[in-house]
Amino acid sequence: MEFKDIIYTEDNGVATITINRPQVYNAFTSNTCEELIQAFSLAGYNKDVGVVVLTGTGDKAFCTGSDQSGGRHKGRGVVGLPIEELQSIIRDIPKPVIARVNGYAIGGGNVLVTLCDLAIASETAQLGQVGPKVGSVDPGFGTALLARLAGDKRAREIWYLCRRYSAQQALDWGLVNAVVPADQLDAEVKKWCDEILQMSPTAIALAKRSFNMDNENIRGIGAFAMQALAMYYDTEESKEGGNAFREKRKPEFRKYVK
Ligand SMILES: CC(C)(COP(=O)(O)OP(=O)(O)OC[C@H]1O[C@@H](n2cnc3c(N)ncnc32)[C@H](O)[C@@H]1OP(=O)(O)O)[C@@H](O)C(=O)NCCC(=O)NCCSC(=O)c1cc(O)c2ccccc2c1O
Repeated sequence: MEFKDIIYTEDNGVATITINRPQVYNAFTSNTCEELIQAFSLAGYNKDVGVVVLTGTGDKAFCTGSDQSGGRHKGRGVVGLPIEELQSIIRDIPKPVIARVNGYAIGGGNVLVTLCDLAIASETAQLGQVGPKVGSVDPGFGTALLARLAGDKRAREIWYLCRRYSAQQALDWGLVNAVVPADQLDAEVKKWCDEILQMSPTAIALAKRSFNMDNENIRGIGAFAMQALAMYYDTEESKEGGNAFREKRKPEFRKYVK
């Protein structure tokens, strides 16, 4: 299958999906989401694959969320990005997905890390949310599942203050499973993959689904909230966030609050 925004490889039971848009720090467009959905579907239902690794090209960024360079997205989905489908397929495929966090995991990129079964970060990685800084929010798995990982107060801090957190802090807060020097990231990811590949695939699939069932209601929260988000995106307050990012200035949200 031909991809434009991602690279897909399979090697000895490991499927690696790499977001390949380094010029925008691996931010995703609607097309990137479509390709990611196809890649997860390929990997997730291929019996030769036991683990899926999600990462970004280069050493700067894992993924910095939705691409802010072109204004509003115009693809499928309630908000012009098939983001709900992408988030769902990461959860739904019966294989563990490991986030190989090679740099910035910001905004929707951090939500992807939250959704992956496991996350292994380079010491150089930085994680955080930026939604309220750019007139957006990912109010489903991005908020509620994050609270399950980090705890409610910390998740609120992450969203309300939009700070950036070091890989070590992310480890301390339960956002990632391990942190290693950048030059050991691939070896560490391979080690985890090799260990998982020794296990019974069906037992792993059952374990994954049982973890998911416990917080499946969050999918519904996200679906409902997307409808509200679509309306929020039409406001001047939300548009101010994207405009400020593109104009490299501080947003002035308060001018537009109704
Ligand atoms: C990631 C940064 C903190 C890095 O800062 P730094 O100072 O190191 O580097 P630069 O800022 O100079 O960035 C280098 C270069 O990359 C471009 N870039 C970075 N991120 C993006 C991006 N997301 N989109 C487009 N371009 C990006 C940047 O412009 C520079 O290019 P030059 O040509 O100027 O060199 C910092 O870059 C940063 O904070 N980036 C923005 C992060 C951001 O706003 N992300 C989007 C948040 S919203 C979101 O992700 C989102 C997710 C969802 O799941 C949604 C679901 C449903 C609806 C909406 C969603 C949504 O909006």
